[in-house]
Amino acid sequence: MTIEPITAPDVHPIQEVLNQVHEKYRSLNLGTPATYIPELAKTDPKLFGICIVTVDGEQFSVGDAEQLFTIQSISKVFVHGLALEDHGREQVLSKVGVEPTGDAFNAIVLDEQSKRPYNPMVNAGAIATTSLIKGQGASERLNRMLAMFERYIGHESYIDMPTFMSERTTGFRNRAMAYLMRNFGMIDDRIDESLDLYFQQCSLMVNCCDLATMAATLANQGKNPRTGVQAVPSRYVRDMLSVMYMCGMYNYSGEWAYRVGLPAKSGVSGGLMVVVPGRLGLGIFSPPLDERGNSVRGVKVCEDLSEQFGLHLFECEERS
Ligand SMILES: NC(=O)CC[C@H](N)C(=O)O
Repeated sequence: MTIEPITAPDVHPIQEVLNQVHEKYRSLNLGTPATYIPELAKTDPKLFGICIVTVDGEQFSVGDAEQLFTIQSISKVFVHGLALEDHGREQVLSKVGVEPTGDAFNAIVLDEQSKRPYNPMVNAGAIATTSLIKGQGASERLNRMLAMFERYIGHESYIDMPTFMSERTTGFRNRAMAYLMRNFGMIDDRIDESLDLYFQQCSLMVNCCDLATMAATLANQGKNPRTGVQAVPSRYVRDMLSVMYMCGMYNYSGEWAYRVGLPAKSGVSGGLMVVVPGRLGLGIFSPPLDERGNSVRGVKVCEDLSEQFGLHLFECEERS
């Protein structure tokens, strides 16, 4: 009888990298989960998942990759896409600017001259793009929004009622911004309906593999690489990615662009989504946030991966 030597099964190089970074940052215990939305304060700070989906549709994950959480601000990217699809580039630009702000995501501030919110990635701008979603009444608009998310995710998702109600009853700042924008004609009269839609989009449940698939769809010119469905017309992907690149990480966006050099969007529940155009999408979930509202482990993992693999968009190969 011959005994076969026991050899480790081949681990895909991407899987190996994910395992390594997960192990490296798992014990990093900095930051705290958001508490201003009562429902978010209940999350477990130890949860940590990472997922990569390539433009060929391959998926790799590590840690709590199945854990569901509310998408929060990451939804803003996709609703911006829907507003572009519904109204076109110039019409959207007339209501929401594309200038980065050095202010916090929930700052009550509009552009002094144009009275537009600064960009679609801060709360005021996101409420304005949400108000642009077409449809007859609240349920048609909500259904159009959910159908849009389903194209990116590749399956149905649902809205977490406790989080939605939590935001709906405590989101006075967002309500104040909406009324201010109504005053300047930046949003229409459906103020409460649009605010509900905004709170609902933020409460959509995803896991980090859903985020990676959504990011991979943007990396793949708007076509979901796992289902083959065109989630958004490809001509709008560049608009979505440029705004993400300049404004996606709140008031850390400049330093993020400088250090990591990739379009990304974070959310207060601890999600982070990164697009490597033409190559892959990355989704991370880790609830503890830094003082600007970005996931501490999420930022570390991305800085590490970008450096290790030269992912920065402006990285130049050394000429030999
Ligand atoms: N940064 C975020 O994720 C903010 C979204 C959150 N729902 C809010 O409106 O405050």
